[in-house]
Amino acid sequence: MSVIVLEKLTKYYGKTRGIEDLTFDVKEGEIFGFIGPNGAGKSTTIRTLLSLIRPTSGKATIFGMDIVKDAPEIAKNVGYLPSEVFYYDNMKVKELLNYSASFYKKDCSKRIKELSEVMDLDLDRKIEDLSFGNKKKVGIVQGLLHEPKLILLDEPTSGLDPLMQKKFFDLLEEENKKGATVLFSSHILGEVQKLCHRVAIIKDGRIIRLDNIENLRGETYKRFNIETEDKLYNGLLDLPGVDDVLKDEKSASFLYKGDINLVMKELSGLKLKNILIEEPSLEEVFMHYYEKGDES
Ligand SMILES: Nc1ncnc2c1ncn2[C@@H]1O[C@H](COP(=O)(O)OP(=O)(O)OP(=O)(O)O)[C@@H](O)[C@H]1O
Repeated sequence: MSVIVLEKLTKYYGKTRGIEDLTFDVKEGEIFGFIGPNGAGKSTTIRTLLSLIRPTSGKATIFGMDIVKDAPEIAKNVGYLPSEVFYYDNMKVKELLNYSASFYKKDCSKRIKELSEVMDLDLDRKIEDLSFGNKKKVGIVQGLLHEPKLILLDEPTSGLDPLMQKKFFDLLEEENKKGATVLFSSHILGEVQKLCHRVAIIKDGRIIRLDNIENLRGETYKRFNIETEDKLYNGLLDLPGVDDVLKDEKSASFLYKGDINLVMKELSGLKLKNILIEEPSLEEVFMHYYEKGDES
């Protein structure tokens, strides 16, 4: 079953493109990554889904309900962490969290306590005394305190130190195991790689690739690193499927997609000192799509 379904969802800010014709779905129980560079449209997508801004055209549903018409009903079961959090400074952390909890018709006090302990957040501090990272933690607790069925996170780890990032990821995985679906935007590929089941790559407001992590990394490209006894000749690696070549006098590194025998035949003419064939990082896959901008 799909928790989120987008059908040609489009948002223009006046004449400025936010997102264009986004069509994809996020399935129940999935951790779905949404990656793209600054300005690609990640925040616009999430904010449109939450009905904080109105779509220009197209439609989307969450839990089978229309994101515009049924926004208040949808919000009951959605947790949201915006990329930047703003608060009333003169409140204490616990006052703010209790205030947030008052919007839901359930007792969230136990969960607030648990989450604050995991995230190492002092409930008695005043918001104005908190660092950026600690304010982010308040946002995390605020987004999760009502045990939402769907968690939407916009660049959630910016401002968190590595230890807190790890705790936060553990927390998300725990929520996911309990049944929550997660959509998570990021431009940090390593974290998407660690956590997500499927990933959509967004560029200039459009989805340019959507696949599971294994396919994105494994099936397509391999990175070859070779070292040779002799100098590399001109025209070596002039093969279809070879990309991103970095050549030195006696070494080369390149991405390859296609029949592995063809590239091995090309390399068999060389006196090799060393060869390493590895799966590319998601970063390399991403840069490839980002530069090419299509599915070639
Ligand atoms: N309130 C706004 N008014 C006008 N244009 C906007 C507004 N918000 C976003 N945009 C534009 O929409 C496009 C998508 O921006 P968006 O913030 O969704 O990207 P993003 O992928 O979240 O980027 P970032 O990682 O920088 O947050 C950009 O061209 C941006 O300038």
